[in-house]
Amino acid sequence: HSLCLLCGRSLPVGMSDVEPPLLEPATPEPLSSDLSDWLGKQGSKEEEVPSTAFLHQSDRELSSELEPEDLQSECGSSVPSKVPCTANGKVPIASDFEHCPHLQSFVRCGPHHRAELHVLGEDDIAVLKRIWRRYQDDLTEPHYEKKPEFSDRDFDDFYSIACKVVNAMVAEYKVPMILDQATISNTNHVGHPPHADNIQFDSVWWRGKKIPKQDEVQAAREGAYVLWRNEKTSYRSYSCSVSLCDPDGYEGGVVQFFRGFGIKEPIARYKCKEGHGIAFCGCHRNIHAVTGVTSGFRLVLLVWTRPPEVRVPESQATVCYFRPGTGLGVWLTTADILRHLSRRAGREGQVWLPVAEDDGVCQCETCISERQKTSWKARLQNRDRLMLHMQRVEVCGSYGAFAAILGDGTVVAWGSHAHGGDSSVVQDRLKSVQQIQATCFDFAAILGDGSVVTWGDSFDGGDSCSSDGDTRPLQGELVNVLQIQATSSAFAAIIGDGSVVTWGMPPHGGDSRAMQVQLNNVQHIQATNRAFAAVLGDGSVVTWGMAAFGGDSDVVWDQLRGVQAIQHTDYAFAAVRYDGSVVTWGDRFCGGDSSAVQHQLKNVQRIQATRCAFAAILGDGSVVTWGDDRRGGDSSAVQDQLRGVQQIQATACSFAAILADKSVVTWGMRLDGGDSSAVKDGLQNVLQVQATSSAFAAILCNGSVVTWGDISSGGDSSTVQDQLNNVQHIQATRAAFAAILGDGAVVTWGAAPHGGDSSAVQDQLKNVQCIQATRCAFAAILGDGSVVTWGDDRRGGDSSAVHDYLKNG
Ligand SMILES: O=C(O)CCC(=O)C(=O)O
Ligand SMILES: [Fe+2]
Repeated sequence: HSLCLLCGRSLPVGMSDVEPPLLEPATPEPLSSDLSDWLGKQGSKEEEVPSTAFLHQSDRELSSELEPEDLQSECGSSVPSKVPCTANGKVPIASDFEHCPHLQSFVRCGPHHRAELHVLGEDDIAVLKRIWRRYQDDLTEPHYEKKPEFSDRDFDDFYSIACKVVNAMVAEYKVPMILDQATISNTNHVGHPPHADNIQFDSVWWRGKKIPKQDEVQAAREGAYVLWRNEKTSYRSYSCSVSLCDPDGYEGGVVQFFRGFGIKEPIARYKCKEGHGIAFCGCHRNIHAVTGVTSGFRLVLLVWTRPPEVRVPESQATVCYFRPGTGLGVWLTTADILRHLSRRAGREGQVWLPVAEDDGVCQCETCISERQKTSWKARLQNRDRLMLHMQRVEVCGSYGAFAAILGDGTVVAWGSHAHGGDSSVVQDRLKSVQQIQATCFDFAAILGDGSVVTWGDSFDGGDSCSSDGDTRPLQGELVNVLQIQATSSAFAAIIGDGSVVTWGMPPHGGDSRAMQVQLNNVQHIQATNRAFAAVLGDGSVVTWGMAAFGGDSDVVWDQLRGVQAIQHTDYAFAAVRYDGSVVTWGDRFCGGDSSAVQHQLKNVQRIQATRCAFAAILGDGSVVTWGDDRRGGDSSAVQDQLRGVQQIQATACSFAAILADKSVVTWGMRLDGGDSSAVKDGLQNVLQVQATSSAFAAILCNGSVVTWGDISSGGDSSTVQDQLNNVQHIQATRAAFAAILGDGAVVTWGAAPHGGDSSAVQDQLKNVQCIQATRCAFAAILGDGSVVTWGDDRRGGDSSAVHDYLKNG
């Protein structure tokens, strides 16, 4: 007669005290050969589970059994009044430990086996890589807000390929499921520690006593009971990791599966061929890990499914999390899917929007931070409305002109003709435009068919070279273009086959002919003012353009291996490698020489830059800086305050770091924002920081704004301080700020010739959805799709010439 390992009570006769059959069906679930049959029966699925293994209990019964201390919610402080429901009124199915007061989690998977599926072909993989290159981001907070919006075509492509994987999973498991989320994700040197996808490890128990943390692993191995609890993603059912790369092209990156918690030796290892994936259920029967990638490049498509009728918790629908094991990624969130599908179905009005879930009283950390996010959720709703009203208006700015992609895919440009403000010569070719990129003087637009149209100072529409020696891409070279990057006066385009085409001022990056043989399998390109750096699929880097601006990387050639991301100042590059180290080159006084801090540059997570200095955030939340000492390269005065750094913003010559406690630490050129001592007391509860070239503006959690730095560049907002309430977003030109308030009005301050004075258009600035900026002018997009501009009239502030086009998106 034995005792329960969990609660210590006597067990009914016949119940084993070792290896409790947690959530294990006594007999395998029936598999129907006819899938449609199965799908039709999904409503009665629960009845098919043997009642000896699962105990159905009502909400009331279950909660009456639970003692308050056992019901520690995630908040830690509040006790939920009932067992949380994650699936349209379904309650968790308790395990057979009905005698036990501890809350058991439940799983919603059927068959638990792993299955290797051959799901994607070469074409699918090429499409996913294109999308990854186009939208990849580092998932810094706030994730969803910063996440780039998919074009309809890219959404369709991504969604249909993810659904292909789901279909293969349905065929394998014969369980109804739909796509919940997907991500195209790059794995870094850290990898993912052991975890399960829809359930979270809680604690280990032996005869009613919780095992201390340090003994958990040992105790679990010796048969103590492992308690799992609900994870935020508990509504999900199955996962699949599909390889998008040749497994011989990288070391590490092995998906391992373990028999149980704490067991070191995997029972299975997978390194799938390109297009093949490993599928598994999300419960504790599939504890898995991914080993770090030590060299080469690993890209996977991760797909998560949920049963069709499950309600997605609102807090999850926009989640696209940054995890230590992942590099750059692209997320297809539940919100993306719902939005695009309902738009397609012509149900714009019914588009799903996130709402605050908490009851407004809980004081736990999670709920408080959720409440602080409500302001960005409101912004999100605005953004959605914007999207729906006019599908899309994207504005891109050169030195002195704007170009806007309108909802119908055409483009209008305005501002200085010397900076691309007149697109009339190419107007009839500007259709189904996907992306615009600008140098100081010219624009280049990628069309839906992958071709490119350019206009501006250096392009008169003709095909010959202009007198100052510009190179033009040869007719026919610019096809299937994925992405364009620009220096101040040259463009570089990544072509679908992984090669690069450049044009513009030859010494500034416009001529890459010498590098052409090496420019294969290019993943992404970064630019300083006058040089380009391309990261290749094998993690190496190719550079061209002016040597003094980083165009020559020969001295670090042998170190440029395993590169996952590149950052730049105006004159130098810094490459972050998969092993967390950093390699720099370019102007040695502006960040190109990091030798003095090389030994500290370990486990680097992210890099931010002023025009002449770099700041790296390390894994432990500390910061290492180098480059021009007076312009941000020297942070020694504040080094001991730089702990728990979450984000860094930069003016031209100074940095501002937001810490975990939402305070701000600044350094660099004192008058340009490096000295925030005058506003120190007010700089608490900071949500976000924006910067002009020499001043900062911080939005606080309560919607007010604190500014510091050069007073002629926006550092002094005292004249408008009383209007700066409920601020949702701030945009900046070189020397002025514009804030959008919750009611859609706009408040501006800073240098008038740079947009600091909007009085001439103030009465039109109503229901503003977003604001874009060039160096000297702002463009506000209103809820009705019209655009209002102000600032330097010759450089984009005056849009009267194209007013008719801009009237309604
Ligand atoms: O990278 C992979 O293959 C799997 C990653 C993973 O387990 C996860 O994101 O949950
Ligand atoms: Fe996982």
